[in-house]
Amino acid sequence: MQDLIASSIKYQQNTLTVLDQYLLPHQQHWHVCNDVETMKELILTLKIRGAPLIGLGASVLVAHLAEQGMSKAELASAIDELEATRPTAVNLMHCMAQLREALMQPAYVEAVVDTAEQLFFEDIALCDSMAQRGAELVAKGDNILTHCNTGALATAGVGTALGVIYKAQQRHGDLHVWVDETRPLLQGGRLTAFELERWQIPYTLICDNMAASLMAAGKVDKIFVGADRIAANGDFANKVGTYNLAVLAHFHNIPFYVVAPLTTLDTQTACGDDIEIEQRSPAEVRGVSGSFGEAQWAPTNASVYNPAFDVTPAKLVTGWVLDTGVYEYADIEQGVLTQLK
Ligand SMILES: CSC[C@@H](O)[C@@H](O)C(=O)COP(=O)(O)O
Repeated sequence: MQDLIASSIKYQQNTLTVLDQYLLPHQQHWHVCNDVETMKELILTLKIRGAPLIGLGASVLVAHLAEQGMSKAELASAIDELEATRPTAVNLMHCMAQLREALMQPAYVEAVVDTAEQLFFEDIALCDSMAQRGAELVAKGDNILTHCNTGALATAGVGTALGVIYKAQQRHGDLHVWVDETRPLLQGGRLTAFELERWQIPYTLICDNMAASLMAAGKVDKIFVGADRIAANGDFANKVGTYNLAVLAHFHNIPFYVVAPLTTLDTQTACGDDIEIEQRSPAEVRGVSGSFGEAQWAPTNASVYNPAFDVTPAKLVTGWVLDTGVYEYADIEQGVLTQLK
């Protein structure tokens, strides 16, 4: 397999390494990942995360194992096991489905390697198209609010929603970003702040519960978020807290955009109610941990509700920024998403 280099995964000299996103920004630690168990652990603990990236990381590993001589049957079960790690982000299922098809080819090693490489390079191109299209929606001087982390760390390319912000800053400059810290795992506070700082884009970090008063004060012009799965009717799942923003944006009449590649579109799923939402460990809500240490403030047995994602209904979305174009609710009602896939 050829060398594949992204912000948070690298395949070089036959070795896959993954940047630990749980330890960022204070520690930059790369894990070597040569086997399925390691990749499963990296995905489950969100050391590798972001809908596009988990699919790509898992694909590159499967291609590496194919080249190392793993049997067809073992590769098939590796694909099944990796696919089962996180249930909400459909990009992982999309990638694993492509690898299963490749595995049916007579020259399956080459086919699996080609597929992983194609998925990787396709993601870079998809990010570029979304960023170009989304940047056209941004005006000079805009204050943009975003949630979770949707940047280069979460994809092979420049990112989805954060890619739009990056491209808009390159085009017009003069932007400011409100970054939701994104409890419980703090992808905004840890990762989006890190990426914006690296890109020298002015930002201000807020706790998630501060967004409403900012909107009421007229300090948010637009909202851009990513998606883990978009259903056929335009409802979409994204990091928990996204739905709150959509409701608030609707009330305050603020444009609310979702940015995602076609690989995040799941037209087999009719609507948001049918999207499986991953439930995670109570420990994530009882406290916090990372490179800074560990703290638990809630009682050890505190009862916890911890869905990793929530669903935003299509009617709250101003525009779907996909790599193929920007679509409005009227387009979605006419079934444009099902025609795209
Ligand atoms: C380009 S990333 C799009 C989504 O995957 C992102 O918004 C998100 O919700 C990530 O969740 P995570 O649990 O950190 O993997």
